[in-house]
Amino acid sequence: MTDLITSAAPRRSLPSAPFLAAARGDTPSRVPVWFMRQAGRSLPEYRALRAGTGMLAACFDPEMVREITLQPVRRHDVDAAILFSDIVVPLVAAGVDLDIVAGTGPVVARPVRSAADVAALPVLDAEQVEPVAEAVRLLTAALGETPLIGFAGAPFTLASYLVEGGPSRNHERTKALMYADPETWHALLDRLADTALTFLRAQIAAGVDAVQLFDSWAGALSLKDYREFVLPHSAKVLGGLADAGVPRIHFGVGTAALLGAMREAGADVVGVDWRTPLDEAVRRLGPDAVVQGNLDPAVLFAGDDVVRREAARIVEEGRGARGHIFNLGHGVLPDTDPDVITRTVEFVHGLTPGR
Ligand SMILES: Cc1c2[nH]c(c1CCC(=O)O)Cc1[nH]c(c(CCC(=O)O)c1C)Cc1[nH]c(c(CCC(=O)O)c1C)Cc1[nH]c(c(C)c1CCC(=O)O)C2
Repeated sequence: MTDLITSAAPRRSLPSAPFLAAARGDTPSRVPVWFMRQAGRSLPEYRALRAGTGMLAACFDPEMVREITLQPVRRHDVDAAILFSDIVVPLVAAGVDLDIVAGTGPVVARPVRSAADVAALPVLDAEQVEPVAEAVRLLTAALGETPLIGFAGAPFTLASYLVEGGPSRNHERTKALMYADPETWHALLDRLADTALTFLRAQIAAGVDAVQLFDSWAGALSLKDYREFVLPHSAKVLGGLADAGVPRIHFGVGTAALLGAMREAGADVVGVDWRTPLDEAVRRLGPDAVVQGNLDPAVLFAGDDVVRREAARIVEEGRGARGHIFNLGHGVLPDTDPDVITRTVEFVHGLTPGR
């Protein structure tokens, strides 16, 4: 592995960035707002730039990553950039045969289903994601005062793609492996935790200002199973970054029952989907929690009056938290009108931040 200490870029000091203030639990100068999947198909400039380039090829092209990451920042005045990449990028970099199929998502050539498959699964070396680190360095030089969020997929969500071989509604093969062969399961998640940790450490060494661990599909699990089969591995990732000096956000969909456990895994900020009102999330997490969310992405199709009413409600419901970062409850849907996103940012910025 390369020595990440010697290749580390100096971290930018962004004392007045509202996103970082809220993440720390300080009062921000305005309600910080960014959107999961803010870069991507909702933007015509993204579609134009990506024409003729595969999704994964784009993720390993530092100049393209830089440009796509900056597009929503220029257009919407959001309070953070999120690195343009994908949760499967570290798997591809490590040598897993996998593609991202437009309209479907990640598709794995040879699904991982046995102890031998797990033993053969490569673990990421930081040098293999050097193009991503280069993109981070280009971005921190270009972003001015806007923080850059790095990210990785959490072990469970990565395992679901690897075991199922692609996107899945019920995660039945994944759960079958988990229940029937816990030893192989834990070996798989341990490897994926190492890969996620190496990927995030490489991004942090290159200069990202915060990280988000996406456990998008963890909501498919009961609290008991989450604690037994998933939490220790996500805790290895988040706990491994405890001294990194950047806020750690932990997000999943349908996680009402898991919010406390996801925080326990080592999150400074807990991402909440639209099904759980933020005041209810704070009751579950405690008043010292910092929360992120949670406008239903479909509300952006309902007209400005509805968007404003819902956004104002969410900011009110977030006031009981130690900090609140405004976001959607999941990613921007591809058919979203980008002008609605821009107007939503402006509206949220006009509201009064909480404590
Ligand atoms: C589960 C997951 C994936 N990827 C990701 C997750 C976790 C977040 C979540 O829950 O949504 C993470 C991700 N993927 C992408 C980002 C970009 C950064 C951002 O703006 O948020 C992030 C944070 C780009 C992308 N990742 C992908 C696209 C679309 C591909 C394209 O533009 O051609 C983008 C912009 C592909 C992808 N990759 C994945 C899916 C489900 C898809 C969509 C498939 C499709 O509908 O075509 C796996």
